[in-house]
Amino acid sequence: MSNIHEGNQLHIESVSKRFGEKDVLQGVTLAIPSGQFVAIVGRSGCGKSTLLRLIAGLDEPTEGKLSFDSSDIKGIREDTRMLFQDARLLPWKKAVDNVKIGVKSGNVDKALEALGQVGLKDRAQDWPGVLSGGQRQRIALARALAGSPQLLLLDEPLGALDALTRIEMQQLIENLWAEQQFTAVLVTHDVSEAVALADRVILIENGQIALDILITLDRPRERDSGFIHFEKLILNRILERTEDDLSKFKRNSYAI
Ligand SMILES: Nc1ncnc2c1ncn2[C@@H]1O[C@H](COP(=O)(O)OP(=O)(O)OP(=O)(O)O)[C@@H](O)[C@H]1O
Repeated sequence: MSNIHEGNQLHIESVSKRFGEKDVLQGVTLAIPSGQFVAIVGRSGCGKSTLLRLIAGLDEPTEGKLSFDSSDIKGIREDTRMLFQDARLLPWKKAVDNVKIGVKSGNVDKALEALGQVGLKDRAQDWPGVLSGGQRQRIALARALAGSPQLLLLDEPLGALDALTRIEMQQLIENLWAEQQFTAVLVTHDVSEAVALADRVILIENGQIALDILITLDRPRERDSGFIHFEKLILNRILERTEDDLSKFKRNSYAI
């Protein structure tokens, strides 16, 4: 099963981002077809969130350009929604009213429909404060999807959830992506999560794309030998560098 179809492509062309003296991204070029589910992985601080913020239009590249659906990304777009690690619900608004924020027309039925899609229609009148972390994150997902986005950006949205809730959320996100056919870009530390969800995994290292692989596994994905093959492939690529660094560190220690 794949959502990939002709249409709104996300283009990232020779994008660099510098903060002061620090080159965080260096000449990143990437074309993401409409409907593809892409996961971005890499060590802490490698620039994953920076890239996602550029795609979201929350920041501008130092060099290069980004476009979606043939128009340049300059600022926040109506067709793009983002989920963060924390749900960012307004505590003074009930669940349904938080979701309504995401509905262009402000239509309450559309908000209730989105709540139904995440299995929380019966909690519509609850305040965020009485919901669990997983439920709050589902409300945030409903708010994002209530706007029928073409592009959904996910910045480690499941990072704070317990293991079981995390797996349930992964399945929910995968099902909604399959139904609604938006393009998804997920930043995650969890290689297993990347292999479970993505059509394609991008590894960022030293501000550049170090690996770009298609996960050619059927969906829904079982944690079988094929799954482990991809998981190992990506992890080994990340760990090679750790071993390199370690041997350099040892050599330096001897020199001292
Ligand atoms: N607004 C900013 N000003 C200065 N430096 C920044 C800014 N945003 C990010 N950085 C720096 O850019 C680098 C990459 O940050 P980024 O958050 O993109 O990494 P990341 O791969 O998402 O990390 P993590 O996995 O830990 O969330 C870091 O060194 C960070 O300190």
